[in-house]
Amino acid sequence: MALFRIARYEEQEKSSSAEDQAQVLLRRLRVQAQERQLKKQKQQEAEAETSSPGDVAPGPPGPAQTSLSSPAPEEPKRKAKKRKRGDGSPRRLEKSESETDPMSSQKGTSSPRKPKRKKKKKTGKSCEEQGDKKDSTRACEPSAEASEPQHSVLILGVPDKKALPKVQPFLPKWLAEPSQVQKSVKNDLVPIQDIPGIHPCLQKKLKTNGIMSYFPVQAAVIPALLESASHGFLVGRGGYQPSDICVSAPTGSGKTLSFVIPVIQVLSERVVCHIRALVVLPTKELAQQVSKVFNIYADGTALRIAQITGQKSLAKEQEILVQKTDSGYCSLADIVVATPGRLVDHIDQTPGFSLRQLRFLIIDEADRMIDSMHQSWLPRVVKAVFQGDSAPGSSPLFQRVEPRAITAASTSQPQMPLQKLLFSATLTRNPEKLQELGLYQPRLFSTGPDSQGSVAQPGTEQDGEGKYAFPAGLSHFYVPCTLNSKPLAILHLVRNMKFSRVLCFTNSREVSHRLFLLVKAFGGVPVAEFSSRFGPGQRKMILKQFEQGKIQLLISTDATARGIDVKGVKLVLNYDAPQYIRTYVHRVGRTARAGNTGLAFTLLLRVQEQKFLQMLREARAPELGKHVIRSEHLKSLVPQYEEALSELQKTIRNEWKQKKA
Ligand SMILES: Nc1ncnc2c1ncn2[C@@H]1O[C@H](COP(=O)(O)OP(=O)(O)OP(=O)(O)O)[C@@H](O)[C@H]1O
Repeated sequence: MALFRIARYEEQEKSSSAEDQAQVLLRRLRVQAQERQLKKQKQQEAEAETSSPGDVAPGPPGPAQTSLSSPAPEEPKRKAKKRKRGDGSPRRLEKSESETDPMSSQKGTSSPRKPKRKKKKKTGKSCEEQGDKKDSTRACEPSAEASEPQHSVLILGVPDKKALPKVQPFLPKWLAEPSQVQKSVKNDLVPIQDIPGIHPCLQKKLKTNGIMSYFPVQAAVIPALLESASHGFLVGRGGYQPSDICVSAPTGSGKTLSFVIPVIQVLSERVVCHIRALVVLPTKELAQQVSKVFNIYADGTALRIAQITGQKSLAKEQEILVQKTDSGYCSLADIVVATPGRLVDHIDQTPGFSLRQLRFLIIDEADRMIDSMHQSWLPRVVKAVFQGDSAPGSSPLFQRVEPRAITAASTSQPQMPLQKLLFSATLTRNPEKLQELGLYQPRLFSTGPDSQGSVAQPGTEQDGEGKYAFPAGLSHFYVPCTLNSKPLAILHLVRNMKFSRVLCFTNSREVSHRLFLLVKAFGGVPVAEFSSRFGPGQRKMILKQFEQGKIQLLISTDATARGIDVKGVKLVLNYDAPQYIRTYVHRVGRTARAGNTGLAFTLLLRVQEQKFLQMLREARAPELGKHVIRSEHLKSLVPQYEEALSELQKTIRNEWKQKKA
């Protein structure tokens, strides 16, 4: 057995990767203890030497002494060892080793009187033969260390393979401790008359539209908004400025009415028409839907609603926004519902379009709108709101300054606050992203499954925040499929379940188009497609027909995944699995709305299964069932399907020719 081992770099690398962390730690401790013992021993030796110069030098250092980090003391030690071996009396070291070994037991300790070589041999044998663990730990230790001395060696640059603990970003209090909103839109209803401050006419209108009681999110948000506007359009006493409000509640939980009702209530007291509420949404269809709701509840008041989405020409939209009079421009709209691009067009190009009296800025589908911040529509809006007094349309009565520290001077003049209201079923909890909105002392209302701690990992799509609440009435399943059987599975589900309105999502407009052509060629199912292939007018018509039940199966891209509220959609099919949890939440959220039940099926290829199921587990989605379609159920469809396939080929060829021509 070699007493001196040279730790080779490769050996160290191998062993360190194979060794358990605990063992490495243990060895380090042992080495430290040995070093301490050795020091002590040296001292004793020195003392002994001074008393009797003919005595032996201390024995060789333990294997740990071959450390790369402490090469200097190596040489004198070696000399000492040589001397010791020469006279064959390393007893003192033997003893010290057994004493310093933290794993050693008193049982079976070799007699210090026996010569070292003999004793080592003996102990080695006995541990092999007897297999006694305790003894072998102690007695075999030196040889084990001699063969593996590397663990005391510090290798620089070797990557640590330990999985790093997940860093949990620190959340601001308003995000970590939101105002909890009840979840059940069936059980946690609040009678309309129980929320004060809503005009009787508005209450009556709610009832005529089938709203007999408020959903939980409405019961929480409406009073908060009314309270924040209790000083009318101005800031409160002492410069009190209302908090911005963020709402995170499941799809179909009634978020739209939770801002429509208080905004109409507050604005109905206005005297002069100015743009006082601006709703920004990501798509034209959503803007249409929301302005329809505003129109319903503003009916009978003096309030006027304008929609600016690019559906009409800029000039036509300008006509409904501003009017030129002898004394200058005056606004024709109190509430503007807009898409971001068109809004910026009007800020830039419409004379007299003023946001200087804007009181509410409502950002619906807020997480999606944050994604579109690169269009920098928000800074443009804020700039338009807080323009200097010299700007046209400015009123000497009010001073508009961005929120800042309150001073006696700042409160001396009446001010109008701008309150931002954010709504989404998948509101981000990523403080970095939310920061882009410049919120003022925000307050969060949330129904999230675990509002605490579902925190964003910046830079990831799921943001780690991806724990969203799903509608209670939703049952969702995945369907294992092969690539070839996917269209057949869709046909089987649609025909079998016989629902009058089915929404089917794909990941691209090309796939939507082909699937549409295939189902159409197959026959028997009234089908349409919805994507950016069509203009806004056509899309509006398709949605209307779907609402009316004239279309049974609407094959769509994610253009209809968010916010679209079509009553009676009982089934959602994901022909293509969505890539992100947010997309999944919104897609399946087209069903099971307003406390109703709904079904969702996602077709998954075998290669997609694991990742998709993992994504849902991480989102803490309700349990996803497995729905297997047996091949005999599809067999009967095959002959007709093959005919449809050849028809599809012809159609696509013709389309190509037409395109080329
Ligand atoms: N209090 C209520 N009682 C009955 N039905 C309601 C009530 N509030 C809203 N609804 C209905 O619930 C449906 C969903 O409402 P809404 O579109 O506002 O949901 P949402 O939370 O905005 O959903 P999404 O996140 O998908 O946009 C609508 O058809 C609406 O008319």
